[in-house]
Amino acid sequence: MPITTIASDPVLSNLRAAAAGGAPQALFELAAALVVRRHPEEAFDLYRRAAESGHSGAQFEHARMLLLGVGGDADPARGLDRMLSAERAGHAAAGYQLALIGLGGVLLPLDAQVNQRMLAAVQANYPPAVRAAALHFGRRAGDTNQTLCLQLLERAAQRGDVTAAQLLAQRLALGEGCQAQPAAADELLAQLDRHGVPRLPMIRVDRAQPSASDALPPGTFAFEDALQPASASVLSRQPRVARVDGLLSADECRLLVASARPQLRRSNAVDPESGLPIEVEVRTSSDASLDPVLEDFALRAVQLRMASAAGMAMVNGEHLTVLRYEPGQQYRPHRDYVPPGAIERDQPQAGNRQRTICVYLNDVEAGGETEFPVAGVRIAPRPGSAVVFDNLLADGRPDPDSLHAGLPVLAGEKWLATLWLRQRRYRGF
Ligand SMILES: O=C(O)CCC(=O)C(=O)O
Ligand SMILES: [Fe+2]
Repeated sequence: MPITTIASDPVLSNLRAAAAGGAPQALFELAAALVVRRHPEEAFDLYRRAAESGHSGAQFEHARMLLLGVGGDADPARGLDRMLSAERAGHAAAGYQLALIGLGGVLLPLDAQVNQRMLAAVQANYPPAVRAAALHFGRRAGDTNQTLCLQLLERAAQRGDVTAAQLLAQRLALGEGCQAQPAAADELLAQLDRHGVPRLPMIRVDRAQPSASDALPPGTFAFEDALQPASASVLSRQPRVARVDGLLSADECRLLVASARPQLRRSNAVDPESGLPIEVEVRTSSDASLDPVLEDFALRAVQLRMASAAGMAMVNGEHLTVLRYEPGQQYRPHRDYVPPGAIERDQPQAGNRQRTICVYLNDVEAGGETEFPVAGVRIAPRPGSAVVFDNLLADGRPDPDSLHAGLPVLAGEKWLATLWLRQRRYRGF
């Protein structure tokens, strides 16, 4: 078979010829073809040119590249301006992206516009917005909100959203927000099996904390409810360890497992000598760090809730990591603060890892507790519940007493989501 390179690719040659005249639509199509072929640097400039000629699709794509630093240097302020232009030009997904930016509260305030933009994106049937809305109503009390959740999951699933289909199947199987419908659940699971999507572990959360938005009329968006204070029990004052029960809903736990599973890798660390990844015995689990490029509104809303429960801003958070331990796997005693050299390499202005919040995502059959030997605290995993602890002393120095471990899982599997929160802002937005 002849080898097609970027130089000889006939589709690209035709698109290049068409774009030579500088027409915005032709520039846009060439850029899109280059992104698919993993040449974002060349695409970046083409999108920029088309965007400057008023092409809303190019404005949207160039804005995303500027926000995330793909194909060129990150420039969040310019990315925001460009996304606002795309929204004014009527691009369907721009409002959704602006709502997602608003959750960080840095480039845009977390205000009523977040909810207005999400409402518009749901009305336009944009699947990631529909899924986020389903999770939002699924947390809230009342039959109307619960029915809305199921309807929205179904709507997203019908539009090809595999994650929504996984969530819907488990709700139907367990009869959450509806009568149990085992036959419908099995049919959906069989369809997912045919597409190679594995089943989620069964996740039940008995008591999610009541939401400040429960009092609102059903179906009203109030994403800022993630900022409401979560009630916590302090387990140790020095080192500081607290437990937060019912932080995430069952849908939110399922979302994290479903989003992370395709990206799981054996947990690695970086060899300080060679800079290459090495397998380490300190952590024998598998993990997935959620790349901001793949992050969506629902995942950010969950992280907003986690950061807020830890008393910190979401933008201080590193990328959320989801861990899976199988029987025998563990995270040996360690501390989460990082040595000075590692801070230098990764956002030194953000400082060290001040605090950690871990949420347990499923029921572990046996084992898998989180242990703090100095504090004399041992926490059994319960889905939706979290442990929050400080890694630094009040003056910012590392606290060796923050030593902790994920004890070996004895039976079943353990899924956990960890957000390491730095002293200062880590993320651009
Ligand atoms: O698995 C656990 O219980 C602890 C996880 C942990 O220490 C971490 O993610 O930093
Ligand atoms: Fe840890």
